[in-house]
Amino acid sequence: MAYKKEDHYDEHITNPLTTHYKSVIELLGEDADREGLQKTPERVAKAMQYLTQGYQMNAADILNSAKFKEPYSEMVIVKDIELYSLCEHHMLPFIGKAHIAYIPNGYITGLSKIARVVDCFARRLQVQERLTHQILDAIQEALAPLGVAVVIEAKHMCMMMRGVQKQNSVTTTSAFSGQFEHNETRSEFLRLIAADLV
Ligand SMILES: Nc1nc2c(ncn2[C@@H]2O[C@H](COP(=O)(O)OP(=O)(O)OP(=O)(O)O)[C@@H](O)[C@H]2O)c(=O)[nH]1
Ligand SMILES: [Zn+2]
Repeated sequence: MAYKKEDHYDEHITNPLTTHYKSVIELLGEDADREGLQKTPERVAKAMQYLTQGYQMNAADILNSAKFKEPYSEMVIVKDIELYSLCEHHMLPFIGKAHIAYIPNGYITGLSKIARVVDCFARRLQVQERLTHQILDAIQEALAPLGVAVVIEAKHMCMMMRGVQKQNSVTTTSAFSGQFEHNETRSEFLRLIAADLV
């Protein structure tokens, strides 16, 4: 994402966020003025804007920016797209992979645009279930394909670093539309994302 280079941070957001994070550091019992922490509030303010930059993105614009007329009508699968999101309950990361497929109906999109749509919705405060559906809906609406499939596997830091403290649980969510609602097509997709082809 080329977006949010240093000079793209909005000072109207960065400045008050910096003030708030200084208070957070102090409330946590630290000396916000000690050398190592002096620039931390501003760094965190920028990091949080980076991690939530999906709010400034539009999935339809992303997909339509490279939409091509093409008669290919088999499944297109982009798998193992890494994703970094923040759970909306604790604002802690959840990290994983998305596997996405669609069956074109006259139009294809640039492959990178599929990954960008993942970022568009992942870089927000999220729950994994909604993230899964938002990706599906965006592709369905922009390309009107014969079907879309989205599977996301993720590990939630709020279940690992705190709370229930389970280090190995992985959450899988899925959403299917159109032809992927039929068992045969869905099974082909699931088989192909499980396969080690490259
Ligand atoms: N369904 C869903 N739940 C999530 C997701 N991310 C975090 N959670 C859960 O959100 C729930 C919030 O539950 P609460 O009981 O309100 O919060 P809590 O007291 O911090 O809960 P614990 O994590 O169990 O300590 C927890 O069960 C989290 O595991 C997500 O993407 N989807
Ligand atoms: Zn959480």
